[in-house]
Amino acid sequence: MGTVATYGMRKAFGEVQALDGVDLEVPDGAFFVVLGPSGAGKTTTLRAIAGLERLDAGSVHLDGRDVTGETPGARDLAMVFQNYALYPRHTVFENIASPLRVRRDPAGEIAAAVDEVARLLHIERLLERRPAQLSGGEMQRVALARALVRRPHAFLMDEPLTNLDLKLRVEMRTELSRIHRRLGRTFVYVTNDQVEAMSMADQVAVLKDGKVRQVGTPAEVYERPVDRWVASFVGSPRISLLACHVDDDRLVGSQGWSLPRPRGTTAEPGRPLLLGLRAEDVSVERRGEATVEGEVFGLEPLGDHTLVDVKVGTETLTVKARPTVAGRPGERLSVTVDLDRAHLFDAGTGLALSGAGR
Ligand SMILES: Nc1ncnc2c1ncn2[C@@H]1O[C@H](COP(=O)(O)OP(=O)(O)OP(=O)(O)O)[C@@H](O)[C@H]1O
Repeated sequence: MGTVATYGMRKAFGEVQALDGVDLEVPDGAFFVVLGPSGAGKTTTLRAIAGLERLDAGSVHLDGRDVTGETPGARDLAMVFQNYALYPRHTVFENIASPLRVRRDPAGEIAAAVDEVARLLHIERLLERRPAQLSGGEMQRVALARALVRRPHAFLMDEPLTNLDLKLRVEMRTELSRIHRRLGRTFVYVTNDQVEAMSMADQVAVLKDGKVRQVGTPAEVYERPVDRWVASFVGSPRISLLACHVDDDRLVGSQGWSLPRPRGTTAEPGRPLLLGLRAEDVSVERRGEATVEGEVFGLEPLGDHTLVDVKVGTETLTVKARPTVAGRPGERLSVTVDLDRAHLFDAGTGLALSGAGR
């Protein structure tokens, strides 16, 4: 078993409330990603779970056991950091073996364990090298191998791929997912990269200002964000938000447009709202009764598709289009909106309106 749970974790550094009541329940064997912007409290959350940070309030539980008062050593968790923290004078073999040496495992068992984890990470041929003779990606693999070799209760990973170049990062994402499936162990993984979160996680907790805003599968967080902040933070390009209100059976934009009211919208007339539209849910090709007029002012060609920024009055609507139909700057376009996939938020509180759209 490898469940990890935190209840009401609070931690302040002077004036800064780094954790402001963090509740997380990580199921056994999950690839659980804590996603948030810089300063959200991600590292502090992980350090608190590991026992490296003393909490002002709240508790940490491993398999239901309250370990809040226990030392890091007693918690049996392995942590992987973004800086690899390898011993420079030791070989790769010795680096990987070090947690087992500390435990005084028999030499034969150590050699077998290092061998197995080296094969899992495809670094068998590096075992006699020293860290200075490794590339960044290889060092990261060695750091991972050292964490994996112990078979701990759970793995805590703090942005372990940040220092890798883009190609390696993409490769290591696939690799980590594979390793996770192979080991079947609990991973708690911290990142500010939403693509990383969406591609690897079974579950994502979105953290902001020391508070969990939403927990769900990547699809849930993307398709049913609880508020405008989560909607904007998750997804690339960023969701477009247009000011509007309900008037009878129409949704009327502050910039003069008018759309049929999305099914199930319960907002009272006149209440300030934001219509949230993802780039793939609007089109310059499809035709329908739900259209918004605007003028092309920016184009970002991305190979198989182009992102078109359309000015609607003073607001911007980003549309994902085929390169051949993307239009030219200055051209007027009619953008068709898929209202079944639209989001509505209260403009004041930022909270999603229940029942609207999907
Ligand atoms: N040891 C410390 N002393 C003072 N302030 C700290 C300390 N550690 C963290 N903080 C502050 O607490 C807040 C949360 O920090 P934390 O490192 O947990 O955020 P994060 O989400 O991991 O950010 P990043 O993605 O930049 O690493 C930040 O405002 C940070 O400056």
